[in-house]
Amino acid sequence: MEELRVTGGGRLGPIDSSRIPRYAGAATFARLPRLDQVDRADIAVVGVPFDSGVSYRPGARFGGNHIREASRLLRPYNPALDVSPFERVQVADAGDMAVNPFNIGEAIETVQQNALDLTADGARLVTLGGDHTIALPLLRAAAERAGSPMAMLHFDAHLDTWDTYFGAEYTHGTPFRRAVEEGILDTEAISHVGTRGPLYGVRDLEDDRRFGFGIVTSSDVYRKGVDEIVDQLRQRIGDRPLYVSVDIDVLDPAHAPGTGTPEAGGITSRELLEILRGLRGLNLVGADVVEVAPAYDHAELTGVAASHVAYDLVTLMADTLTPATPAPITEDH
Ligand SMILES: N=C(N)NCCCC(=O)O
Ligand SMILES: [Zn+2]
Ligand SMILES: [Zn+2]
Repeated sequence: MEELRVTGGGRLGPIDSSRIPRYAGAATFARLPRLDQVDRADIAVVGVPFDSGVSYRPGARFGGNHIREASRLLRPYNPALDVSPFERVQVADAGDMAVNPFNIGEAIETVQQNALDLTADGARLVTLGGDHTIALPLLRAAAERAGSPMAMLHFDAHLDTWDTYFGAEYTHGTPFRRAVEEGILDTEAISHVGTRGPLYGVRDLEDDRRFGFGIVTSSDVYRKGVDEIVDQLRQRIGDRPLYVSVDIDVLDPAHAPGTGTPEAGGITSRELLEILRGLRGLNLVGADVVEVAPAYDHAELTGVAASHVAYDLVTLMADTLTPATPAPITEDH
C-alpha cells in the first residue's frame, strides 16, 4: 500500500491521517518514517523493551509499543509551541533495541552502545522505555556526546537515588545515584520534579541532598504553580546541556494508571506538559519517557499521556536544533 506522507518543510513526515486512516498499518511513533526509510535523522525515537530492573509490577517492556499505538492520534503541528517539529528537522522511529532480559549488566551495556551508535552522526534521542534502569546507560551516552557533565531534570514520583535492592546496584530505583557516582551529571544543575509518597527513612532525603539534587515535590507544583517552578528550574539549568528523564509515574494514577510503582497525589498531565513547554530554548540533548506498563492501563490513558509527553520533548528538541542536513525533498505536496 502506498505511504501517503505529510512532506511539509521538505522532510519525510508522518503518514497523512487525512488520506490513510490513522488506525491503519503498523505503528511507528507519530506515524513517522522508520529510520531505514530516511537518509538520516536529526531526532530518533527509539524503544527499549526492558523491565528486568523493576521492584514491583512488571510490564514496562511493553511500554514503547503501547506509546507508539497511542501516538497515532498526534498531529504534525504543535500549537502550544507554534512549531511543526517534523517539518523543522527530520524525525524518525529507530525501532526497538534488542536487550537481554536475563542479564541486567549486559542490557545496560547494550543500551549504552546502541545509544552511542544512534547518535554517532549527531542525531539526538528520545527514548521510550522500558523501566527506569535504562536511564543510566542513556545518560552515559548523552554525556559522552555532550562532552561534559549534564544538567538533568528528573520527573518522577520517586527519587531513584537509592543504593541497592537485594544487593543489586543496577535497578529502576538506583540509576541516578549511580550516575552521580560516575560523575556524568553536573551536580549544580540536577533536580527531581513531582516526588511524593512514603520513603524508607529520612536518610533517603539526606543522601539525595548530599548528591546535589534539588527537589520540587508534587505538592510544590500544586502550591506554587507552574510558572514559579519553571523559573526556578531554568535558573538552575542555565545554558548547560540538559537531559530530561520522565518516569510516567510522576503523573497521578488518575492520569497514568499504567505503571509499575504508582503513588497517590501526583501532578496532572496538564501540569507536566506546561512545565515541559516552559523549558523552551534550553539545550535539550536527550530525553526518555519510561515506566509505562500497559497491562495496568485503562482506556489508553497512560499511553496517550506518554505519547503527548514524548511529542512535546521532540518539539522542544526540534525547536532548538539546527538541522544537520538541508531539507531533502521538494516543498510540500
Ligand atoms: N523508578 C520507579 N518507577 N520506581 C522506583 C521504586 C523503587 C521502590 O520500589 O522503592
Ligand atoms: Zn517512579
Ligand atoms: Zn523512576
